[in-house]
Amino acid sequence: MRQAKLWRYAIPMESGVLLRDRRLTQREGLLLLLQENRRQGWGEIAPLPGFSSETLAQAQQACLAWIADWLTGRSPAESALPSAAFGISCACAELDGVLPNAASWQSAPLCYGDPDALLLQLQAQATPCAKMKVGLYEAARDGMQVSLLLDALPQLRLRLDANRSWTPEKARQFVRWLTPQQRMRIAFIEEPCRTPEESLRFAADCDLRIAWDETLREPGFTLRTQPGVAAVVIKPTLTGSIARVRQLIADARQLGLEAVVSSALESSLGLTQLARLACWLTPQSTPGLDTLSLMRQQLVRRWPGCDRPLQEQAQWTQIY
Ligand SMILES: O=C(O)CCC(=O)C1=CC=C[C@@H](O)[C@@H]1C(=O)O
Ligand SMILES: [Mg+2]
Repeated sequence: MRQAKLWRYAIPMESGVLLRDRRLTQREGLLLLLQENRRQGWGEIAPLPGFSSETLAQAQQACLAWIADWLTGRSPAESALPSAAFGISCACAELDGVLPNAASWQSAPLCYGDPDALLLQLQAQATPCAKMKVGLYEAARDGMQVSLLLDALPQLRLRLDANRSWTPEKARQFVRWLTPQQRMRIAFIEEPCRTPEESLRFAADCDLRIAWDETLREPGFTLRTQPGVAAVVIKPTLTGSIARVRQLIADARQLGLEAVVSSALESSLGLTQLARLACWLTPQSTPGLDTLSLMRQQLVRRWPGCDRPLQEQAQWTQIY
């Protein structure tokens, strides 16, 4: 017999988490539990404000419609809403035992802010690959910081993420601080400029590799080889079902692009599932999942080594 439950959760964020200029005080989403013949599967549906095109209310409606259909014994079609499709597919994959338990727990540490603290942290962890946000401050300050960091840590390779914030001139100002050897240790810069065309020109002019994230979700965009593009950063909550993510990864591979599984600020439940997905589908690539420290609590499952408390079930609101 099939059974389903759906709850709404809200997790308080650490103060000062900014998402595209808006302050995120809590992360909200849905938890789906499917049960059949003593097996069960969990899924998290959490559209990310400012990034997802659907709202949480729309995702909730889509989940309720899917549940009603599933309970009648059918295999309902995938939701057209990426967050709903992804969370539902995780619950189904756990129920059917197709999402392996082995996980990529080593993700690329995400660095913002204080360069001294960052240096100590990366030294202590002997990290081979870290991700640093750029474009939030002066391009020259970013350039200087990246250069200092690469000099201080000779084994380090950096992924940078500008989130489309640089003008071509600012991007070039940044690069002036880096020697040709240092440029080679930048694995890629995610979305350096305001448009994909500017980013491609920047990559060609400065001999740097770039990666697509936002561009992947632009209407009409199709994956193809483009000079200077080395990787695609895939956020499953913004992309769709596991099947869709799997296809995107296969397409990227075929074109010789690295596929990096990345967080859309899911709770510890979603993040542990992403770590399993990454180990299964992109075993050669370090995933970008270092976002749990932005949250004050974990949900349903713990991330190994994270001592934040699990949120009590009494704090969830049951919807179904
Ligand atoms: O990709 C990673 O390493 C972590 C995820 C990450 O950087 C982001 C997740 C969600 C929203 C953004 O603030 C941010 C990004 O800009 O990609
Ligand atoms: Mg980004």
